[in-house]
This record gives sequence, structure tokens and C-alpha cells, in this order.
Amino acid sequence: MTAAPANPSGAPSAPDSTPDTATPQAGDPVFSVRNLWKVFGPKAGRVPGDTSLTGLSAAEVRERTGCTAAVRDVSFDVARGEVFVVMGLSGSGKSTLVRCLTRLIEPTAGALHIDGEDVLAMDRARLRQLRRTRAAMVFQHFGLLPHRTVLDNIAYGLEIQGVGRAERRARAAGMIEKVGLAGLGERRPGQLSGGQQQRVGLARALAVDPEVLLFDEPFSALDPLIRRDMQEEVIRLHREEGRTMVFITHDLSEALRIGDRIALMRDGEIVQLGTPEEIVAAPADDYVRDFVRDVPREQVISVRRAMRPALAGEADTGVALAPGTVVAEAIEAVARSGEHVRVVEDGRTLGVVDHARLLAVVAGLDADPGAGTDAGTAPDPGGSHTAGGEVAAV
Ligand SMILES: Nc1ncnc2c1ncn2[C@@H]1O[C@H](COP(=O)(O)OP(=O)(O)OP(=O)(O)O)[C@@H](O)[C@H]1O
Repeated sequence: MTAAPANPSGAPSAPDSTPDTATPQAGDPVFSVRNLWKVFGPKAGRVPGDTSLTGLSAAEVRERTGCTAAVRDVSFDVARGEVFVVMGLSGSGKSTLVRCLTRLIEPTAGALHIDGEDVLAMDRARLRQLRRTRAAMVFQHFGLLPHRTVLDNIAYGLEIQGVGRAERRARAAGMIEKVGLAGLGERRPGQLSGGQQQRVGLARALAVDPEVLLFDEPFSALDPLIRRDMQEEVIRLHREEGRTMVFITHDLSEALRIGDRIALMRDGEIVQLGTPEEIVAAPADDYVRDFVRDVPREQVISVRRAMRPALAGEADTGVALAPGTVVAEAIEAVARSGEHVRVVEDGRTLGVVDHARLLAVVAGLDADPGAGTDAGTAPDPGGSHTAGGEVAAV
């Protein structure tokens, strides 16, 4: 339907006219999503094109048409190598959106590309290949085969691909090590804890070496300690491999911990898309503000955002911290030294933070210190809006 808007993301450009054969480049997005809709219900197809409906709330659309607009006019890019988190309350459209990426759910309207290739134009065979080898999904219910050993469960995806027995078992054995299940390869899933089972699910997805891992609330059934463990595991795997990940969660602390960028959904729309710091420091509206109200700001907001210009003499004294250092660390440095700290990049003092700036961050009185970047402006809810147009890397 609608053409892709001219690079609404400020980040990598949309490959709307890229030929399918193009080799992906480092800066190209993996997924590029433009004006995507998923409407469930009778005559769903008429909703996205009907301007008398598109401006209405999800509840109003339902009342008028009997349809549920689960994803509404969503646009974003997933950059190569990032952890892209889709967050929102139950029913906000997270699962529907992520399932649309590989057409496990068929989008109603919009444009969707992976590495420049039009996903909506893929035939069944190509789609199967997409799901098996390019964008593997890790589900909350791990879907393990109960009568198979852990090793054979991990090898299962390779078996479907037609990889020979010896090779798939060798590759699966490597994955067992990688996800911390060494020695458990011959057990059955029923002989494992929930966390261990989730690791098997993760290893199975990793074994096929997909370009993107799609996680649908994978850890929500786990108890908090094991959940934390698994989050660390994902972060570690991501650091080691730089694999692109799309991660659904309704848990804000999980999103803040693992996300390079977070798309916050409400009623099928993305209400804000940004780094954890941008979302916590500059919520797009009252809904987001409410969402992040209890976040310990000093653990998310960096000294780059908290700093003020150095006064005469200040640029030459004081402890030096990198711009990405979180305020919590700066508090410790200021408390120890009793004076301001400098924010230094490449040997240059960018600014300073003192007691007053740090307390303002903790108290939430630091509204829009990032003025001058686009961090303080109202974001385009559909676009991948990041301060300075940069995509944070882990
Ligand atoms: N097959 C379907 N038919 C009709 N409506 C659906 C269907 N699947 C999802 N929906 C509706 O679409 C909306 C979004 O659902 P979705 O499952 O994507 O939300 P979610 O954010 O993933 O929720 P949760 O966190 O509870 O899984 C909800 O109103 C849901 O009832």
C-alpha cells in the first residue's frame, strides 16, 4: 500500500527500492517495517485505507467495524547487531507485530523487508527458509520434544534443514556448551528445570545460526533469579556474537536491561521508540512517563545527558568519566572526591557534573538537559527516533 516515507527513522535508510539480490551492508537495517497494519475481523482490509477509521482509537475502530486493529501503522528499522525490544502491556500488539515480521501472522497492509528483500512477496518455500534459517523464533513455551534427548532437541532445527546426523549432533553439542548445559545432553526435557529447558530452546534456535533471533516473552514463566540468569545469558551471547535480536517483553526492567532500543507499544501503535536512556529521560507522553515512573533514573541516565558546560577552571580538574557512564557511578565519584567530575571524550572535556546536576537527575528535575540533541523533541511515534540518530551498541 503506502510508499515508505523518506527515511523516517533518522537511522539506516529504508531499502524500499533495493533489489532483492542486494548484499546487505553493515549500516543497512535487517528488518525495515513501514506503515504496517494487522487488523483482525470482518473485512479487515478496508480499515488501513479508510481515513475515517485510521484516526480513531482501537476501541472506536472495534465499535465501528467489529475489527481489532492489533498493529496500527507501525514503522521502524531493526539495525544489524542490535537488541530491539518490543515492550507494552498485555494486548498492546507485541506478539502480533513480531509474528508479522516472518508472516506467521499475515499483515493486513504495509511494507516489510529483511535485508532489502520484500517479505510480503515471498512464496511459501522462501518463507519457510526465512523462518528456519534467517529469523528463528524462541517462544515462551519452548516446544521441546519430550521423548528426545536434550542433544536431539537442539539438533532438531538442523534435522529439518536436512543436515546429516553426525554434523547436527556435533553442532548441537557445541551449542550445549555455549548455553551452559554441559553434561546434560542425554537427559530428557522433563528432567530439566524450567530455566534449563529455556536454555535448550535458546540453543535450538542458535543451532541453525539465524541472522536474527526473535524472542516472544521467552522468560516470563521463569522465577526471577533464573530469569535474571537468562537475561545475562542473552546479553552475553549478544556481546559474543553480535547477533541481531528482537525481544518481546512486558517487563520494563527486562527491556531496560537488555535493549539497545525499545519500541513501546500501546493499542497497536508505537508510542515511543528510543534507547532506554531516551525513554526514561524524555518520555514522549504521560503514558510513557507513567510507565517509567519507578525506574531508578541514576542507573539509566548517563553523564552526557546530566552534564552542564564547564565554568572557568573546571575543565582542568576533577575525575574524568566517559560520556556513557551512568549517573550512579558519577554520584560515587563525586561523593568520594567532594568536587565535580568531568565528562571527557577523546581527551576533550565535554562538560561537568556536580552535586546539583546529579541530584536533579535522581529527583527527576533534569527535564530536557539533552536540549540541543533531538532527545527533547516529541518523537515521530512511527519512526525509530534516537538522539543524534545513533543506534546504541551493546
Ligand atoms: N487471532 C486473533 N483474532 C482476533 N484478535 C486477535 C487475534 N490475535 C490477537 N488479537 C488481538 O490483538 C490484540 C493484540 O494482541 P497481541 O497478542 O499481539 O498482544 P500482546 O501485546 O502480545 O499481548 P500479551 O502480552 O498478552 O501476549 C489484542 O486485542 C488481541 O485480543
